[in-house]
Amino acid sequence: MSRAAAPAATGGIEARFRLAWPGFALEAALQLPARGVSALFGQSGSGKTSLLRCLAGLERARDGFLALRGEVWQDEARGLFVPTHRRPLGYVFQEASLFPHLSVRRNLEFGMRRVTAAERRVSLDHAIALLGIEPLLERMPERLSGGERQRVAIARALATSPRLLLMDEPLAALDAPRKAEILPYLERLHGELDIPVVYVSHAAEEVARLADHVVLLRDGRVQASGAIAEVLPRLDLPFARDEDAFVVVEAQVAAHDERFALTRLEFGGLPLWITGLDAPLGAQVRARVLARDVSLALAERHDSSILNVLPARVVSLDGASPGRTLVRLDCAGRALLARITTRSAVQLGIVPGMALFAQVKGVALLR
Ligand SMILES: Nc1ncnc2c1ncn2[C@@H]1O[C@H](COP(=O)(O)OP(=O)(O)OP(=O)(O)O)[C@@H](O)[C@H]1O
Repeated sequence: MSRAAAPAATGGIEARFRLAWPGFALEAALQLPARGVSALFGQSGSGKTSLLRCLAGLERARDGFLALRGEVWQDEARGLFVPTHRRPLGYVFQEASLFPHLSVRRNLEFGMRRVTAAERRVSLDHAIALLGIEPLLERMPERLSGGERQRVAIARALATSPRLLLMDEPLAALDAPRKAEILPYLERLHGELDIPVVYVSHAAEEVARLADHVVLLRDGRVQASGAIAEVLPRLDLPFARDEDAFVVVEAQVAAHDERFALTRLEFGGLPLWITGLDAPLGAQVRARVLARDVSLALAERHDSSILNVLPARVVSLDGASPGRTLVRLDCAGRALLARITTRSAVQLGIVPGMALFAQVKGVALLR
């Protein structure tokens, strides 16, 4: 494989693709981090799968460029295009495509054969353990549930020791309980593997749990690309206008209050109480705060049942829908959203720059 150094390569993924089909054009220039999960998010037809296929080399953008951690896989300006089968990548589709005539173990071993010992980055045992599929090894694919099949497909992709893992809505074909069964495994990949994952989804909940970086696509163009904590609270993007708009808060477990079954998280030096967690002190967690669960007060009040009252500053406001105002807040350097009635916004005289208190009614743990 040709792996010349990229002229403008970053430590992560650098990609530029343009495709033009009748009725649809993809025009995307992206820089994604070298670690963690980058979610491609957008409505049906926005170009998520097309972009993923460009990353895989399944679509060849005429003047495309792609470099991963300094290795150039495509640079059409120099006539360079590494074909898909020579790219060290794993691709997981919506429907697991296992070989029906091979047992789970043989399916996994088939994946292993594609890499030499020197290129091995994930052992078969490690892939099996990460996806929890040890008990399934001797089964034939037809005797697996949808969720189990997908876990095997992910393990098989990992067993090829990819340098990049591409996942196209891997949970979309599963019902809610199967989804819930797989998500913890996907989260584990995140923590335990040093392989960047590009994950296509149109489910905000999945993105919130898994993604570190979000690319929002619209009509084939990148509308926003950035860390999840930066993209979700942007008032100019559709996330914030969603009925269930929320932000994610990365926090640390600071204390447990056993008497009241509560845990105190800390972010930016501020406390955030949450229902008691079974997590060690110092553990990093990700929590979700819904915009509709945040109300605003001009004075710090502790005469209500709300436990979390945080000092905040108003960054910006937006008329979300008739009668409602979205307020973006800065809380110790982190963004929170509050959705209040426009009447309250007017009565309280809320304007950018104002110091006030955010009363957070509910905090849910994501991971
Ligand atoms: N090979 C192709 N030739 C022509 N048009 C195509 C081709 N592949 C995709 N398209 C069109 O490109 C657009 C984007 O499709 P794509 O599958 O990338 O969107 P998506 O965001 O992944 O959608 P979904 O969430 O529904 O899977 C669509 O209008 C689709 O019809």
